[in-house]
Amino acid sequence: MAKVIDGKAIAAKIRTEISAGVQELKQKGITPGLAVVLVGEDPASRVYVSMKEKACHEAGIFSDEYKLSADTSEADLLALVDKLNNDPKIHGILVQLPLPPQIDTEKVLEAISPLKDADGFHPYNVGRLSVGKPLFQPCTPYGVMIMLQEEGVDLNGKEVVVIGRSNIVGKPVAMMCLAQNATVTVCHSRTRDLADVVRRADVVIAAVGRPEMVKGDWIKEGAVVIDVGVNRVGEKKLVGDVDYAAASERASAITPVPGGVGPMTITMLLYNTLESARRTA
Ligand SMILES: Nc1nc2c(c(=O)[nH]1)N[C@@H](CN(C=O)c1ccc(C(=O)N[C@@H](CCC(=O)O)C(=O)O)cc1)CN2
Repeated sequence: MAKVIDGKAIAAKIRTEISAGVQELKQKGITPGLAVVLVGEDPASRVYVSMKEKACHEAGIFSDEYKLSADTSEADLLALVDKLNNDPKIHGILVQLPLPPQIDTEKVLEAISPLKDADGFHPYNVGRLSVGKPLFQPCTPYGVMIMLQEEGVDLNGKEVVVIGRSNIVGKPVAMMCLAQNATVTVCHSRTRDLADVVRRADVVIAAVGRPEMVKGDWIKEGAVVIDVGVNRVGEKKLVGDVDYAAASERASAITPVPGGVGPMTITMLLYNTLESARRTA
């Protein structure tokens, strides 16, 4: 039976360290500040944004919240980003995704100053990550790497299979694993014999957004399974991208959903904001 990797516990430990770092910086007269921008009424996004605000509050980080209506124009959002880029109280800017269809997401992400890009989505920060000199690293993949580190998983020479090639998780986590000398395979909807590819993996990172798509018998005996999926099934139930019960029978360690990677995402956002404020000091 696999060990359960407790994301809540790892996140709590790191948040304690972040709070201490925030207090230290405050004594030097600098309060880390994060601007959180939400456009529209997407229920999941509203939940995530309030979780971010609460986490900032608990860590002692100043959070500046902007809740804009669903019909906000791209020009108005860009003007707000420009204002935040020039606000010295703000060290991190986050625009919650997804954005409504009238807004070009890439344009908005590129408008955020790369020096305040707490999400690490700006092409400058993507480029820094890909050349092995990261500045801001995207929060979910960064959280995955911290979890592996906390669990003592050494990626050197290991076979890592990433399922999903999104800009937010799949591609950056592949870069991060490569930087730790793993042999990385990135799979997607056109991958042939997906099950056989996954069976090779010492570490499986599932970030495909399809409920329980990864079956238990795809998992090599003793593999580590990181499930990034947060899929809502029915009214309330959350499940990951992996069939948790079946995969637990074969894996040596596995992240649950909820309570696995999810809590690390917001933790690394706080961390990125603190680091950005430290850089200004
Ligand atoms: N600008 C961004 N937008 C989005 C990001 C992001 O990193 N930056 N990621 C996701 C959503 N997300 C953060 O915004 C996020 C997802 C999940 C969790 C989380 O803690 N999940 C919990 C369950 C919470 C629940 O009950 O719904 C868990 O898995 O245990 C936090 C943040 C898309 N947009």
